[in-house]
This record gives sequence, structure tokens and C-alpha cells, in this order.
Amino acid sequence: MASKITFIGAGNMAGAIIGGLTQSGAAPESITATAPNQDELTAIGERLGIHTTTDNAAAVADADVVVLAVKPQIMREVCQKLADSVQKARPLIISIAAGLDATTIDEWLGGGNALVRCMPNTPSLVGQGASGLYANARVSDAQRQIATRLMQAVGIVEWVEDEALLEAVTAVSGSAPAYFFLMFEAMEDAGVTLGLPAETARRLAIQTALGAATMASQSEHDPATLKQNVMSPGGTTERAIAHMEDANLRQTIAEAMQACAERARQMADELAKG
Ligand SMILES: NC(=O)C1=CN([C@@H]2O[C@H](COP(=O)(O)OP(=O)(O)OC[C@H]3O[C@@H](n4cnc5c(N)ncnc54)[C@H](OP(=O)(O)O)[C@@H]3O)[C@@H](O)[C@H]2O)C=CC1
Ligand SMILES: O=C(O)[C@@H]1CCC=N1
Repeated sequence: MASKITFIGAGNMAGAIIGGLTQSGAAPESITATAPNQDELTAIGERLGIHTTTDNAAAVADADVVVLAVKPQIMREVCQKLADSVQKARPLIISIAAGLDATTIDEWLGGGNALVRCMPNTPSLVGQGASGLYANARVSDAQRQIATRLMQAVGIVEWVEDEALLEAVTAVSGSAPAYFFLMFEAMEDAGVTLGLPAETARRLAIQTALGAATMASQSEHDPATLKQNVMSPGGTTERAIAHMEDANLRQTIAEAMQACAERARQMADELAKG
């Protein structure tokens, strides 16, 4: 693991990655997180044992890796204020912002930076993240390995060589935990309608998803076969799946993911224009 990592921004996604890193054995004292609000920082600092500061420039000055983890809408302002420190320290930059392209962020930071774009997801908090990574031309093989090791500490890593594919990664994994959480909500509600206590329905639905995901990740069979194995001819599952197919669930999922990727493209255009 790189010696000193600074997170600019200490919100949901930074908190998930830092939490995953410390649980996987990273030294908390090698990690710094920044945010404008000292109260928020004090809470995360006490919880995770990491350094915190409201001074972005100071946090970058001696960092080997800087993870940009603020909302895309404020990235320009944050980067432009950081440019002098980044130009002096020349850390590896890792941006986790949705949409924003590597060239734009590099320009905001004064240019000439080794920059990795990463699309992580919040299950990084429990070491079950799924991240897509893209490197600009200035990133060395050693820096690729640093980024790989950093994100592998909190889950799986897939590199893409075409930056535009990060939009697909956003649709498939970055935003996708929310799709499954929606499914849990819907299954809990339906379980209650069928007479179960809400907590019971929630526990059964979540454990079933965990079991299905674990099975799918370990099985030699593809998901279609695993699905078929649950569907006894003329039985209950067949009826449920027929209902989902008739309601065009696949089409709904495809359209939702297209909308997600399209929004990433739109955000990039809007934010680059400023
Ligand atoms: N949430 C997710 O599932 C995913 C998010 N992302 C990306 O991660 C990034 C962060 O998202 P998320 O964590 O959800 O957002 P949050 O709003 O939870 O976190 C943003 C953090 O940035 C801090 N911040 C605001 N202004 C500054 C500043 N000037 N300097 C330093 N820190 C600042 C905020 O502090 P304060 O709260 O005080 O304003 C907060 O700690 C986004 O770019 C998003 O696209 C990528 C993949 C998944
Ligand atoms: O919704 C968003 O814009 C961010 C990026 C991916 C997940 N959350």
C-alpha cells in the first residue's frame, strides 16, 4: 500500500473506502481525510483513527496518493484551489467523481498529472466493493499497481482502457447497489402484504440476496442455469419469473442502466462547460 493517502472529501464514498481500508489492515495513521466541517471530520477521525483537517492544500503537500472524493459539482473549485500544492507534490491523483473526465480534472489541477479515474461503489465499506479504473497516459505501471492495491483492499478491481466505458461501469456497479436496495424495499413490502412481519421479510430477502450472490460468484454455472435450477416445472418460481418477464423487467433494467450512463455523459458535459 502507498505510504500516505489523502482523501479530499469525507462523505459517503470516502467513508466507505476508508472504512474498508482500515478493516483490511491499512494503517489509519497513513490516511488523511478533509472536509469543510470540523464536526463531521472529528466524528470520522474518532471512528476510524485517521488524520483529519479542513486544510485541503496542507493535506496534499506530503501525500503519495490523493483521492478526490467531493461531489462532481464542486470539483472544479476544489481542484483549482489545490493546483499549486498538487504541482509541487506531484502525487498520484485518483478521482472517484461520476462523469468528470480525466483531461478536465487534470487541467483544473494545472496539467501534467498522473491521474486514475475510479468508479467505486459503497459496498467497499464491507470489503465487497466493485471498482472500474482508467489511467491517463502519465500513470506509470507502478502507479497502476498502487491504484489496484488500494481499491483491491476494499473489493474487486476491473481496468478499462477506453475512458468512455466508465459510464457503463457506473451503470453496472457504481450506482447498482441502489438497484438492489430498491429490490429489498420492494420484497419487504410485498412480504408484509403477504402477512410476514417487516423485520422477518427484510432479513429473509437480504439473506437470500447474499446467498444468491455468493452462489453465483462461486458457481461454475451461469446465472441463467442457476435460475433454471430454482424453477421446478409447474411450480411456484416459474410463476413468479413468468410474471417478471411478462412485465418486461429486463427491459426496465436495460433502460434504467442506459439512463444512468447517459446521465454520466450529461454531467461530464455540463461540468466541463462550467
Ligand atoms: N455515493 C456513492 O455511491 C458513489 C459516489 N461516487 C462519487 O463520489 C463522490 C462523493 O460522493 P458522496 O461521497 O456520495 O458525496 P458526499 O456528499 O457524501 O461527500 C462529499 C464530501 O465532500 C466534502 N466537501 C465538500 N466541500 C469540500 C471542500 N471544499 N473540500 C473538501 N471536502 C469537501 C463534504 O463535506 P460536507 O458534508 O461538510 O459538505 C463531504 O464530506 C462524488 O463525486 C460521486 O460522484 C462514486 C461512486 C459511488
Ligand atoms: O449517484 C451518483 O451520481 C453517484 C455516482 C455513482 C453512485 N452514486
